[in-house]
Parts: sequence; C-alpha cells; structure tokens
Amino acid sequence: MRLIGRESATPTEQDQPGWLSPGPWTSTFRRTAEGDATVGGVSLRNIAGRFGTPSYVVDETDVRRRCRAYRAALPDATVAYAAKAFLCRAMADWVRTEGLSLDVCSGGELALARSVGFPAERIIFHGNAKTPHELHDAVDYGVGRIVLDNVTEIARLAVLVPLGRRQKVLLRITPDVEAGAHAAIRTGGEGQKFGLSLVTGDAAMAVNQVLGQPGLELAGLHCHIGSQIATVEPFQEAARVMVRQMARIRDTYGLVLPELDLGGGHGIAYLPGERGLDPRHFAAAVTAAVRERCAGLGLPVPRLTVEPGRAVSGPAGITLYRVIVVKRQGSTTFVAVDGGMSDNPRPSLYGAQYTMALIGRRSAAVNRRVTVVGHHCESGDVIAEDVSMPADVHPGDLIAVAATGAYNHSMASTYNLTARPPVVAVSEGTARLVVRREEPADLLVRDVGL
Ligand SMILES: Cc1ncc(COP(=O)(O)O)c(C=O)c1O
Ligand SMILES: N[C@@H](CCCC[NH3+])C(=O)O
Repeated sequence: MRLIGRESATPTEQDQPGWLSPGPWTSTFRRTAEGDATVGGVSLRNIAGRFGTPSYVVDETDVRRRCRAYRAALPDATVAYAAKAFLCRAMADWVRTEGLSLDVCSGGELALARSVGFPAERIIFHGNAKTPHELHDAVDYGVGRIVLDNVTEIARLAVLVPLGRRQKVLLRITPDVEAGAHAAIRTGGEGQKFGLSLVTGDAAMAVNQVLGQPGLELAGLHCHIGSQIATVEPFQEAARVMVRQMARIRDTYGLVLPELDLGGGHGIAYLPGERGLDPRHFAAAVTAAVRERCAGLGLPVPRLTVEPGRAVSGPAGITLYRVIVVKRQGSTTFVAVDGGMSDNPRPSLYGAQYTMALIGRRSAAVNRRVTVVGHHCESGDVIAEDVSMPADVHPGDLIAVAATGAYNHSMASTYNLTARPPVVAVSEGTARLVVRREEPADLLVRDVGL
C-alpha cells in the first residue's frame, strides 16, 4: 500500500485562499456585536429557542455555493454528491436543482432519492455488499450507473436486467493508492475490503465477465482512495493508475472506455488555519494528470466523474448544544452538553477535532481550557478535548460546533435511547425544519413488546 500525502487538511502553498469560507465556519456565518452568531441571516440563539437543542443547522446557501463551485471547476465532468455524508429530502432537492448527480450506497439512500423523484439516470449506485434486493431496486428505478465492487455481483446483477435493456456499470478498482485522515477511512489500498484487486487478478476477471454479459455495458472504471484528503497528489497518482488500466483494457479487448470515476474524499477545514481541498486546484491538477497519461498511452481523455460528499455538505453544518453541567474534575474542566457521541461519533471513532464557540451572549471573562463532553455513558464521549472557552461558561449557555454537516446526522445513533436531533435549514433570513426531532415515541415504535 502506498500512502501518499499528508493526513489532515493543513494549509499548503498551492491552496487557493478564498474557496468560500477559508476556515471551519460556513460561508454565511457571522458573529454579532451582542455575542450571538447568524447563519444564513438567522440568529443561532433564535434557532435554539425555536427548535430546541441539540439541533443540526444546515446552511442551504453554502451547500448551493459548493455545488456551483464544483460545477464551475469541473464543467466537463459529472459531479455526483455522495449522499452518505448527509441526506434528507431537502438536500437531495438542492443537489438536483444545482445540476449534480447523486452517489447512493444503500437501498435506504436510493429510496430517499426515489421519493423525491431524483432523476434515475443521474444516480450512481455503490456498495461492497449490495443485496440482491438492493440490486433489484437499483435496476427497477433505472439508475444510471451501478458500480460493481466484486466478481460475485456480476452474474447476480446480470439476471436482474430485463431482456432488451443494458445496465451501465463501472468497475471499482483498487489502485493501491490511499490517503485520508484516519486508517478507518482509507479505502484505496490492497488488503482492505473495497474494490477489485489488480494484484489478485480479480479486476481482470471482472472485466472479462462483464463483457460476457449482454445485459451489462461496461461504461468505465471507478476508484475511491479515502476520505478527508488535503492534497491533490494521491488523486493524481490514482488517476494515473486508472488510466493505465483503461489502456490495458483497450489493448486486450479493443474497447475504449468512455468514463473514469475518481470517487470523493476531498478534505475540508475543521480547525482554524486549516484549508479544504479547493475544487479548482483539484480540477487543474487531476485533469492535467489524466490528460498527460492518456496522451502517453494514446488514449482519448475519458469523461471524469467526482463524488465529493464531505466537501459539499460538511462546512455548511453547525450543531447547537445547550450546556447542562460544568464540572472541575482533577485538572480538567468538563463542559457537559445535551448531545454527544450519538449525534457526532467522529471524535470517538477517528479522533476528529472540532472548532466551537460560545454563542447567544457576550462574555467578558478570560478564556480557559475546557473539554466539551456529551451526556452518554462513556468517558470517550467527547466532542472536543482541551478547547478554549470563556471561563464563565455555565449551564444554560449555548455552544455552536462548526463543520458538522457531513457524517454527523448520517452517522447519528439512538445510543442510550437518545432521540436524534432535528435538521434546521437556513437560507436568506429564514429557518425551516427539514427533518423533525426524533421523539421518545419514535424510539419505542419498533419495539413490539413482550
Ligand atoms: C465510493 C465513495 N464515493 C464518495 C465518497 C465520499 O467521500 P467524501 O465524503 O470523503 O467526499 C465515499 C466515502 O468516502 C465513497 O466511499
Ligand atoms: N464516516 C467517515 C467518512 C467515511 C467516508 C465514506 N466512505 C467520516 O466521518 O469521516
């Protein structure tokens, strides 16, 4: 396995300042003189008052700006938003109306896309263990591309395609290039569960088998090397490996594949001073690498697809918590809030770090170091360790956490039978509920009793 590039989003010389918001807060975030903050022109204190805490706030304007920035940076490519980062009907609609495609990776995500009539041709269906039922639903809806991850699902899919139809497929190849902020989210190397290995021969076998299925059309190759990647080099390297494989297929079968999907994984800023991967920089560097390698191999340049998830929704999200308890224990001051690892499991899963601010009032107190924790029954239930907070922080205060728009709502759980927070969308001075708060009754509804 070749691990390329840095593992977190720190500034580089190539990074272009001004890619929307340079820091971790969403691009419409503003502090007010009274110590409050607004997003999309709406006071966060008012949102907390109206919708309660904890609440996820998502900035529609910022999401739309990010969609547009991707389309502008890659006008000749397909930009597919990776739904796993954050999906609800409103989000699917924003993405659809901004002209993006949608990457889904489960029957549930497909069902949501279908429920809002997301154009089937613009859906890419993923998964390393798609059930026959999921494959059936994907074919039934007529999704544009199914990404085959293993040899087993080739025949399984082929029998589901109605006679006279051809299902476009991509083959997910393991380029043996990986990068990403944590081992658990590096997905491009040999020895992890995703994709078809070039080393074992599975990739070559899969090409052969797909070409033998009249109901399947091999449209191209796919790879996804990891997530929260801050530099372009790993993407360039993966692109070169993939183009080489496309040339091999041309040499073996005389078939020129028209598409190359390079997955997602673009990093964002979580802390002040960090910068996300700028799509303009990504586009310039990666298209140059593809063009150069294609020219060297005498291959036409394929149509590119990218699948950013975090980079579209992550910076647009803020989580609001209410402080419940402030407690000094040993040398640590714990600020305990009304949420935690059930609405944000990322610190405990990946050691992820976040930026936060006391909002809703102005404090004249000096700052001190505190650890913000949740209300769950684990000492690892930490939202942010050793962060700066006004020394007079007290129960009833509001805390806003930046850059929680990706992999927070989508990874939330009901641990300790905690109801999951609502999602409040803000735009142009108005706030509206797009996902309601889970109620205790929701938590009991599946429990059929004794
Ligand atoms: C196949 C695929 N595409 C896209 C993504 C989106 O990743 P990110 O949110 O890091 O852009 C993922 C998740 O890492 C993925 O597995
Ligand atoms: N869940 C991960 C990202 C995984 C990306 C999906 N392949 C995170 O929160 O960073």
